[in-house]
Amino acid sequence: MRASLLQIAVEDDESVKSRRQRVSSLVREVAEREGSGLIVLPELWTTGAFGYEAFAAEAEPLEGPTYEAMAAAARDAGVWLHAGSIPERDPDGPLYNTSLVFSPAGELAGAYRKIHRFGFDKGEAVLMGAGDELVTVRTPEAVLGLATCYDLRFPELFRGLVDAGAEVFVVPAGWPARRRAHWSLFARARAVEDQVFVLACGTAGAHAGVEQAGASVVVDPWGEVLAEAGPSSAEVLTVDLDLAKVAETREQFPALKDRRMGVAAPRL
Ligand SMILES: O=C(O)CCC(=O)C(=O)O
Repeated sequence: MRASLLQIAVEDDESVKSRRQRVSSLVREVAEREGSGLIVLPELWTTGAFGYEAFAAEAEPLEGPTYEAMAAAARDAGVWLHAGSIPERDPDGPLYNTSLVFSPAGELAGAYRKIHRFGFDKGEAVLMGAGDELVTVRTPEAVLGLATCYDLRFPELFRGLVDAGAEVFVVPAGWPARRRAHWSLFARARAVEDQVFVLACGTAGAHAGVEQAGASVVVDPWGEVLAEAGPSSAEVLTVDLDLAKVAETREQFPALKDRRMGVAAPRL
């Protein structure tokens, strides 16, 4: 499977509408130029992950303008498209940070509402609701496990995805530059401990006063970094994933089989 990660620059001086058009064209261009089978976009690239003030104004119903634009781009390009996430307005509830995955026919193959909201007592943590369902997407080549940005800090979520059959974790993000070292470490750690490919796609540039980490990365099930983007500019990373490596790694080093579930807690 050939995967392309689009590390999009998100800056305050570009409107959501124009970024949506730009990214839609880029998906088509990259698919044609690179021959990608899967394209991945970052978290909340319409508003920026820290564009808190824009969340409510730019929130969309699930099948809103970004959904329409991305479904058309996936169909025109004939690719699996993980379209990053949007601020979703649930007609009966709060906003959610929702990732969308489209098939090459332009049909919705999965929608994942971010489970761990970032910001402690502000930002996303108070402006958005929390998802409560793990989501996997079965493509003809691999089972994708979906997670978003801050979720990377919660390994139990990824174990749940492995138990659900995931072979490739796809993690869109808007990770800040200040904690770039954590981002790179978590991407490798999740790949090694769960023996999967990790496709972690962040944003570049700066928005709402927060410089972004960039450093999108593709890691294999042995923890080898197959490709890594630079820290500051827009970039496209294209990598051929040898998906047989998941089963091979799990067979050669079967640590997942040594899990001990239900070990008793210490007596206090
Ligand atoms: O965990 C972090 O350091 C960053 C998380 C984040 O920026 C997010 O989830 O939007």
